[in-house]
Amino acid sequence: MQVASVVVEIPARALDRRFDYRVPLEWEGRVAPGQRVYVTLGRRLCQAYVWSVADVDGPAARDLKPLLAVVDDTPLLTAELMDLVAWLGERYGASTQACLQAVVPAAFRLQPQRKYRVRPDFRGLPPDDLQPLWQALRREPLSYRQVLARHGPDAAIALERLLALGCIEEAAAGRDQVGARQIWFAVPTGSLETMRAAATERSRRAPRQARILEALAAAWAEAGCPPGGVPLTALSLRPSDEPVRALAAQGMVRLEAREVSRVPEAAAGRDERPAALTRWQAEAIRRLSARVVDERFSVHVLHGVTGSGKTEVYLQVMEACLAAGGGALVLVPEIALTPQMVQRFVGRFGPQVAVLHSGLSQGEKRDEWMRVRRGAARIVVGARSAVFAPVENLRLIIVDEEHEPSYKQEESPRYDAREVARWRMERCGGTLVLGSATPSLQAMHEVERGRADVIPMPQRTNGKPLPPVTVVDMREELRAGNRSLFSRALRQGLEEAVGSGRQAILFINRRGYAAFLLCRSCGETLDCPHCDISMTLHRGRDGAWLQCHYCGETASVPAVCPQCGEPALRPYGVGTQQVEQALREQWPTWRVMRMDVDTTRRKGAHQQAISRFADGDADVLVGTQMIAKGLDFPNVSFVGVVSADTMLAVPDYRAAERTFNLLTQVAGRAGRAEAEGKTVVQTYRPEHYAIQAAAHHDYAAFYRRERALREAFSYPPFCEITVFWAIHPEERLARSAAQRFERELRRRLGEDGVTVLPAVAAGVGRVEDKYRYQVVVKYSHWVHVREGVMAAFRTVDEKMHSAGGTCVLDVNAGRIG
Ligand SMILES: Nc1ncnc2c1ncn2[C@@H]1O[C@H](COP(=O)(O)OP(=O)(O)OP(=O)(O)O)[C@@H](O)[C@H]1O
Ligand SMILES: [Zn+2]
Repeated sequence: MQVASVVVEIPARALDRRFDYRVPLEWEGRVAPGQRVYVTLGRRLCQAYVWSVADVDGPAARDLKPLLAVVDDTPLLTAELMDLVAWLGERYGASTQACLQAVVPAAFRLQPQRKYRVRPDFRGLPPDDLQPLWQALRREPLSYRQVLARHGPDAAIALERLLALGCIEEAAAGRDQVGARQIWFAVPTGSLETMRAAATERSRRAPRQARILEALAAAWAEAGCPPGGVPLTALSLRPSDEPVRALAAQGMVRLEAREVSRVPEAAAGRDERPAALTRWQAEAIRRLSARVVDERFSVHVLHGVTGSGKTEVYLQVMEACLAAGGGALVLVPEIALTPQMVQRFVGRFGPQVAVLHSGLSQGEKRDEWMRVRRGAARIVVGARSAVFAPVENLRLIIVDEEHEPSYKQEESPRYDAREVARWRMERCGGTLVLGSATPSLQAMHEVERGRADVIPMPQRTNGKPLPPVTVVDMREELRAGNRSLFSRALRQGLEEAVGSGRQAILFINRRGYAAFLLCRSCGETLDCPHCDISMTLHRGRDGAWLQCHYCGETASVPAVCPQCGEPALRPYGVGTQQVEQALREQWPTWRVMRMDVDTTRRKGAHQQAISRFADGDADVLVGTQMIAKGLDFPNVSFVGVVSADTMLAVPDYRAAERTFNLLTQVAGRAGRAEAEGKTVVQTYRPEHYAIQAAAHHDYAAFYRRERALREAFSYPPFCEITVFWAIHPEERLARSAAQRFERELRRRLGEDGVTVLPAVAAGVGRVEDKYRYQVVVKYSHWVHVREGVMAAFRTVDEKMHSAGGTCVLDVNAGRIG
């Protein structure tokens, strides 16, 4: 008799273990690790993952409850991903369920209440064995629970298959689309060849279908075979047209309605191969391609200055990887911010690329994931969570802009995608490429320790030098009587650029109008009533308001100081809105565009803004770090940093590194094509080494200086830091939990190589009316302290939990405070 040991999907501490179920006789041999199954736990129906299957005899096995249904034909999780789940749990101190939720998209989770209905646009019939369930769903939408109860355990598989065939959909799916402008897409289910063969085969029997298939194939090929298919309107077709319906029913194409703004980048894939590589590119490609082929684990830091053509290196190494039969994964900090890059990947590799991004609907996510799992897509491009994609025969992972903090997940499991990538490559015998113009201290330290090598690309593809950077001391400007936001040098730079028909970028790392309001009479700042932080001033068409950037609370702007009653409240700390306003006032004829979280909330807004600016729709682009990353605007000749000091002021040991990275990135947006570039950085701390090093494009100088400081004060990469937070509405409870954790930790961990800092209030001590206390632990290797830390955590966590609070453990923390 077979027994399956499973992990249930429900995220509860008490359920973080294996449960055994009997495999019904008729399913023996069909149940395998990695498959999803349904079981009852107590009286609750839940989805679970088979972790192992064993032959067991005797009464014990017979008394077990049986599996109710097997959901997947092929296991959803590969053996590699199952090991990864286990490793994630150990590395980040998270439950198996939390790790599973990180690895598998939410679209695959069982929501027993969710109802399914027949897709209104689906005509024709599903395969015979699925028809009973299909007919039932035509009568009324049913939930998983109802389907299982009425149609028996095998119906779960039938439901999955109907979903995969596009015959049914979530009943709620259509509701939020009402009123949205939709475009119908035909998504081919096979290759170009199969479509053409099918067209030939139909030319007698069904000539109209044949013609439409041919036209679809031609349009699809012309667009570079994007995985998103082609819009029907482009062929003057409607989803209700008889031949179109027939083709969908036969499974040749899938019909999908998408909101206009959601047309994936894929639909617009564009790619140009450069006429000749630079010698640095050629060398990088040669070295990396050789490693991809040899199937041994290796790590490489691709240190290429801004505009050195790293993307082309990625593309050609990926080609080598595909040619050797491998699959590849490319991580970018944020898909929405890198549309140009994504377009090039899709343009070059067509439907072999799956783009995983947050703009996909649940159904689309599921489809893309399955395309990867089945091996139909061998390349995956995505942000942080794409690092878990089930790429077949994974041989290459590229992490672009490796220094970006967004690779660290800030909720459980608090994984670092760079570490996960490393684990996967080590496990698969693959090549890890960390690309950056400003490699992180961590990455360079690995090089120093002989665990990675550096591949340099010190020159731009256009053969021009990096743009000269002028550092302006704003104290001098004040002394010279210039009280405006713009120094004379910055003003001149802007006027030269726009005057000669070029474009300019102004960078300011703060959204809103001003950082805070300060009373010039009594020194009071206006703080959020729920958080220990001042509220940001925003200005819009309907006037001004205050907003908390931690909890979102808004308030109106008082006319007088609530503390002293004087009308002396003044805005301090420049934000993007203020810069935009100043530009419009001083140069009324210029076309100014602003890009920050506030202007790009709508889906697709990022991409639209980027392409509008690229098309020359604006003279000046004002923005936050959102505009700093990897964008390639050939006509930009001037970049101004309105204030470099906001980034330096952040109370974090990486503030200097962040500043250096951002300044280098922003300066790197200028002069990328024919135009000469120029950059002006405004600051009150012109002598700071991060600013000086960025101004001289001197990575080595920055690294030497920063490395020495980190070593002297014992910060990463010279140790690892883990942070514990106790969070509770009552300050006393938060504080005592943190103190208890500190004590437990000291008791369990020796003095050797471990430093436990005293429990203190976090940097922002109260957020959303909850107090936060923290304990910082420094050590050299997590494996040495893990048991002690986890044991200490469990003792406080349970108590805190029952007292209505939360404890958080951030292993290898991305931030302190
Ligand atoms: N060999 C080449 N010859 C000419 N142009 C090239 C070559 N390789 C790449 N380019 C072009 O150079 C520009 C910069 O390349 P890319 O965007 O890859 O730079 P990057 O190294 O990623 O820079 P950043 O770090 O600033 O994002 C692009 O417009 C690209 O098309
Ligand atoms: Zn708040």
